Amino acid sequence: MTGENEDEKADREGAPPRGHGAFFGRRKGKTLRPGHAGLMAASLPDLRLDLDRPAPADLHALFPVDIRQVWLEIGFGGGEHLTQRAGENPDVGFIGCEAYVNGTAKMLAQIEQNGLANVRLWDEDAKRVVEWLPPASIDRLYLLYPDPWPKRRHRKRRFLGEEMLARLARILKPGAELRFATDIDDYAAYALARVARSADFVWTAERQADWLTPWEGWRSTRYEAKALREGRRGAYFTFRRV
Ligand SMILES: C[S@@+](CC[C@H](N)C(=O)[O-])C[C@H]1O[C@@H](n2cnc3c(N)ncnc32)[C@H](O)[C@@H]1O
Repeated sequence: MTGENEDEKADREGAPPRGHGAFFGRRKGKTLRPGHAGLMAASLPDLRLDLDRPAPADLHALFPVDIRQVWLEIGFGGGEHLTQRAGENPDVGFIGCEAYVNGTAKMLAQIEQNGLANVRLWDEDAKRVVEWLPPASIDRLYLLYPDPWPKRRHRKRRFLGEEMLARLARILKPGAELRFATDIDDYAAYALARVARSADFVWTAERQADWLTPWEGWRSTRYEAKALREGRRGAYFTFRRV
């Protein structure tokens, strides 16, 4: 007997480390390799949003290239999806948020390797970016496999709760899509119940295939690949800002 309860065991075996309250700020994994540490020191300051200043009224000012839209990805993990989409859409400005230091370092390497000029990053809690962004400024939002927090008593730590939906509604343009993927049925049901109660979003699905089929051009993320290996499958929800 270790005295460890179910929740503690879940945390130890895979759920993210705890921090203060609903989110835990910056997180570190293994020591960064020298190339990545160098990028954190040299590139991140140029690419990082400056939340100490008010956001520009027109977000195009954040990017050194001409862009037609701004897309936001929250919790980009290793940055596979962000890199792919930013490469495919050089005329879209991307804001990527990831609090895990090793993920941000990987993303910096991919930005450099692919010569991406249309990406800006935030390496702490994404909630601060959501608060900072001007109203109706984002054309698309990706929330791909947010931390599942499967235990009932941890549900309030889930990113996509009632309050966050209202905050996201503020920053999304009318007609903008919130694209949410999860492999956890209970998180899907939790999010759908909240979207159904929200006057700001509609779920666009008409048939089962709509949420079982990934979005066009989809390539699996690192987390999704792990979920598939473990026998779970992803579901892909598109919520439209009304
Ligand atoms: C389960 S992982 C999925 C990563 C990636 N989207 C994928 O599919 O491979 C969730 C990620 O969201 C990040 N994250 C969770 N809450 C966050 C927050 N409030 N701000 C920034 N990043 C966050 C975590 O650090 C983690 O890398």
